[in-house]
Amino acid sequence: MGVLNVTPDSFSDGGAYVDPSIAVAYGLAMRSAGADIIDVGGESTRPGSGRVDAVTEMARTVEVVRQLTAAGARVSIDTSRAAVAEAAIGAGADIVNDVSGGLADPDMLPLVAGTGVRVVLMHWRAHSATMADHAEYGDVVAEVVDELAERVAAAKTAGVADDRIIVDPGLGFAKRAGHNWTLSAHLDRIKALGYPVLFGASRKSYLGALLAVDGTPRPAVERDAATLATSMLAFEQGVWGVRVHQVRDTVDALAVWQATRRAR
Ligand SMILES: Nc1nc2ncc(COP(=O)(O)O)nc2c(=O)[nH]1
Repeated sequence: MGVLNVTPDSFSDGGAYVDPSIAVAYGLAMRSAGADIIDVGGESTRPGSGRVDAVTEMARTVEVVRQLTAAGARVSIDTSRAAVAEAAIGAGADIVNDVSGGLADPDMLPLVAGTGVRVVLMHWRAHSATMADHAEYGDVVAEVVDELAERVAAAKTAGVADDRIIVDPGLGFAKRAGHNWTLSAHLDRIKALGYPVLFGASRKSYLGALLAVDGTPRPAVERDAATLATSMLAFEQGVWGVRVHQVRDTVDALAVWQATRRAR
């Protein structure tokens, strides 16, 4: 899953793809590099960021979705708003990637059920502006699994079919670095929920902290090698997909992992 943030302020590539034609060209380049899905997002979710209104989010994403799907790309819409998801589905998106797992907008899960698209239910506790206040866990894996199970139950109650659901531990969302490492090491327990697992570590701040020198975190755009390592470890644990900025290298690493698995 290739990340296409059409936002002026996303943490690692903010502003690069705000122009729709540039965004579409970049999305198609990720597809050519081997991305199976292009994840289009119009609202930054970086820690501390405020919200944008639905009209702005729609204006940033829907036309990009339309042009990408018209060119044959498979597109997910990264939104927590049902209205934005509905417009993106109308433009050809067939996956809703809801970082809030349906919590932010009560209309989201009924929309997903009614349209029959797939939905990524990510573990989330609050909007980015306040999510740092919710990063308290006893057993982070057990609590993330339990809270994801609640979101799955809510989706099924809303009428979402089992085979439409993908789950995601939500690295960096109401989680500190230690929580991210623990979750990354126990993806098998997320998988035990019985749904495909999407894993999103790409360029996140816990990787920057790991690679810090004299207290200065590694810049976001210099975290792709570390991201690649997290992807390989995620493949080993049987994830359904990885959500990354650097697609080509990830596809190469996946090929190595698959060739090695075949040789076992
Ligand atoms: N399913 C899913 N969606 C996401 N969307 C945005 C971000 C934030 O990262 P970005 O600013 O690089 O998009 N992370 C995730 C994630 O981990 N999982």
